[in-house]
Amino acid sequence: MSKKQRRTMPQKKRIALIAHDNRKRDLLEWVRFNKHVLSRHHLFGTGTTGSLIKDELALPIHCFNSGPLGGDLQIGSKIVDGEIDVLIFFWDPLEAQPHDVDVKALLRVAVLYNIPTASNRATADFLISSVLMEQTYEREIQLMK
Ligand SMILES: O=C(CO)COP(=O)(O)O
Repeated sequence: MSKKQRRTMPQKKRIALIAHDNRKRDLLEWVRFNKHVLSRHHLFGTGTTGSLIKDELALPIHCFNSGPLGGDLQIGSKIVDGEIDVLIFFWDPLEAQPHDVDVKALLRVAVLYNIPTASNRATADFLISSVLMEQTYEREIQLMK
């Protein structure tokens, strides 16, 4: 592969897709709408969200445990290891979760490691249509002073 080809080839991103129960329909609709683009990337999800994406939309996706059973933490750990590039997490602003601390931990490491993160459709639309999807960006810890 020539240098030029390498530069112009869109880079596959590793995208984590997660939604709380009241937001799963919203996420599934968004994934359906963007299926063509998403199919060009590596997808990861928490158990139930990932299974819905696999079963209803026939997209290949690696499923971790369900969120309440540690799935958020598994994805957080992938972020720490530098193995997730984008986080789409439609969390529920109206209902407390039994695993709120795990949710907070995931969102914390996403900020810490400068991971582009969307928690609603408007932001997810920006991310998926962004030049960021074609680039690599700094994944070092962002120190906020
Ligand atoms: O609870 C979740 C994220 O905090 C999502 O988990 P599920 O995809 O297994 O429902």
